[in-house]
Amino acid sequence: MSSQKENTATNFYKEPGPKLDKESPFESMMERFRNAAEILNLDEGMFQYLASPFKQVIVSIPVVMDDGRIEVFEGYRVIHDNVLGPSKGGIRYAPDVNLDEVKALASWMTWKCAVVNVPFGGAKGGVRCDPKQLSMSELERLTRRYTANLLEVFGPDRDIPAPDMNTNEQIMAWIMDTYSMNSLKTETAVVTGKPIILGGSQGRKEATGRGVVTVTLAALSKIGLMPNKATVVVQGFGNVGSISADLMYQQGSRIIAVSDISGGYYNEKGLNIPEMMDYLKSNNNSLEGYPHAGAISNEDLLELECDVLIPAAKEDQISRDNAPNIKARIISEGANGPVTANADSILNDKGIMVIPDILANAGGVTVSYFEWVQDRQGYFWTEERVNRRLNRMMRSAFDNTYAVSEQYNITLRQAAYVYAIDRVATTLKMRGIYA
Ligand SMILES: NC(=O)C1=CN([C@@H]2O[C@H](COP(=O)(O)OP(=O)(O)OC[C@H]3O[C@@H](n4cnc5c(N)ncnc54)[C@H](OP(=O)(O)O)[C@@H]3O)[C@@H](O)[C@H]2O)C=CC1
Ligand SMILES: O=C(O)CCC(=O)C(=O)O
Repeated sequence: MSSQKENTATNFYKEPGPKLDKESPFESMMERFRNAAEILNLDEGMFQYLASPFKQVIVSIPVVMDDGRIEVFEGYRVIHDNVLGPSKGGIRYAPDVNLDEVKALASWMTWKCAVVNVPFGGAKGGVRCDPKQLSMSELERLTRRYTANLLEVFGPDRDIPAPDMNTNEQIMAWIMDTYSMNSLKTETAVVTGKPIILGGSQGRKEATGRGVVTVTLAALSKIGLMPNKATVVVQGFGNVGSISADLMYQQGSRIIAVSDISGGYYNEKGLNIPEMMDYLKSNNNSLEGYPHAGAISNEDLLELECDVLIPAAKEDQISRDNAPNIKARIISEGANGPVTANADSILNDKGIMVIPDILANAGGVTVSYFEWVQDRQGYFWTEERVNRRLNRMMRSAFDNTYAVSEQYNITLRQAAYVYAIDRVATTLKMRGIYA
């Protein structure tokens, strides 16, 4: 790596520049990428190569609805890069998902895999739909058609999807089955996050939250605070948020607020997270009506005084508008892109330690890598082995990032990008694609 002092930045890093008034996730990603490229003194060709996604596919997905109508949905799969290995990344179903968002998420996957040293490139997919309005059979037809339209993109050695927002084990099972039907053999390794009975890994469901907690504990020890003395706020109570909250609760932390789309739930004395998880299951996956907490809006929840804030819902939750009001000491980004680039310096000036998404939520892809390895070997590990290896890899990724941040005197986010981009660029040069 070259040092910041040697940097002879030219203005191509600055082009076209973020539109700071209203940032899109892709602009936020690019702003951080430019900044790290400048620190690394990356040359222009390499910069352009790594800035542009390798492949962007848009598919049209006709689905016969239960009432006989045909509805056509739009789906995306963006492969940002496959330098370190086959591309990897989740699929999200949401009414507002779009190509710009999927491009940002795909790039983040590239940097994330490099930060935790797993041999994958980055990809992401999405289908523009409201899964809450679809029946199970409509969801299955949509998923199978989306997969069929991407048969030439997916593959255990090419591009391997996984769950993300509003997708789950069942959807991964349908993807695996559709791909296998078309390959005339069972291909478990084409997708991760599958049910365990179909070749899924022990611990994958909990892996992202577990990874969030591993790096949060490492950060707490850096500021000299015991987990059982820490107060925690979690935005989002889905896969990542609920597991993060539960594991911090098990560490003895006081979880003072959590939220889902129905709103925020607050109790200064501490919420009973296991009870809330049971409530969620019994209440159609919603916290709505949970009786043992006061109400708080999702906006106010982010601004609560606490030691650890875990945004685990969606992008762009902390921007320059509310960043000045954030009072957490540590932000551990369970979600992808919850903080916009124009909030970074505000949070840094306030002395808040931000553990960036590409590090904090990398536990999911790490155990996805374990799942892919197990599927290819046909030999399955115990949960204890999965969790032990996950903790080791997350801890080592945190320590590497922390060391780079000290070496360059930069934030953890800048350090994670510098580490990741340097790794991908060095691999690219060695492969010679760049020659
Ligand atoms: N699953 C994984 O392995 C990984 C996920 N991530 C990222 O983590 C984030 C969450 O993903 P995941 O947990 O899988 O998704 P889920 O769909 O399981 O959960 C999302 C949660 O966020 C809530 N939510 C949605 N919008 C809002 C809002 N405006 N305010 C408050 N809460 C909201 C949802 O509420 P409701 O259920 O009521 O709609 C739900 O509780 C995403 O950014 C994803 O990309 C990152 C790495 C891996
Ligand atoms: O598990 C994976 O392969 C990817 C998970 C994911 O989409 C993410 O980390 O954002």
